Amino acid sequence: SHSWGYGPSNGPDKWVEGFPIADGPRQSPIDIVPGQADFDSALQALSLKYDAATSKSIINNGHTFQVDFGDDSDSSTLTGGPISGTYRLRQFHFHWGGADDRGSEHTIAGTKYAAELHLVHWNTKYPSFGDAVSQPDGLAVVGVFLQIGDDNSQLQTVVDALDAIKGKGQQTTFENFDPTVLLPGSLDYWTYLGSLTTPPLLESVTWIVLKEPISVSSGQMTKFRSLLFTPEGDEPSCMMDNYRPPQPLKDRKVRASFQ
Ligand SMILES: NS(=O)(=O)c1c(F)cccc1F
Ligand SMILES: [Zn+2]
Repeated sequence: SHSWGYGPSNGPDKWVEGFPIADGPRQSPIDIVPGQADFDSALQALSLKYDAATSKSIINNGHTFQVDFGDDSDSSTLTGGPISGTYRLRQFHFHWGGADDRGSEHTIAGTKYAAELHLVHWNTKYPSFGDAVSQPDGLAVVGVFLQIGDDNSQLQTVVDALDAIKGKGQQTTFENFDPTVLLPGSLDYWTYLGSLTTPPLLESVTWIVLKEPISVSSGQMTKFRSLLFTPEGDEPSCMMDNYRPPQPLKDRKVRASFQ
């Protein structure tokens, strides 16, 4: 059975065949319409406290590239915001387009950004990420939009590591990286209850989407697109357009932490 991907025969419109929850009540991403979001004064400020020593490796998993973190202690955590308790940073990864006019998963009143960063955290009320990922309050993902502009010098260390993980399954060490440097100046956010945006599409994510984008240059995006969906040695397929389009809001409200 061919596995899921982003092509015409295995892409987002086909995922429901193997993962019926694709048509579920709390799927992600969504189109966020600022005028329809409710300001909630009870929403707390986000508290993101990361320890660079927890970054371990960077891997091409055939769908994206991700930086994995050691999560056997509360060294890198998310607290505050819409969540209660403590969530631990597990990994971050990106979604991007084949051109600068598309690539983000969430959209803002129909506007697509060139890419979207996801910082994935799991609820420490559960024993592990693997347990949390199937719970309705199991994960909290912080989404950050990447807008085409100046080179992002903070992102360059990540971009420079991509040459070593060109093919699916390749990984290399990636230590002493604090993802705080990838955050914008403002931590204003929208939040709603959703899902993983890739199979198994589990409805376990509290989404926290930052209003302020960070910059990325066109040249840096070109390097993202030089990665391969395929293993070295296979017919090469460039890694791009690895985003799921917005899904129906259904019976959900989006809240804003700002007015
Ligand atoms: N895209 S996403 O952030 O929803 C996501 C996760 F949270 C966890 C695993 C894979 C994945 F893709
Ligand atoms: Zn993602």
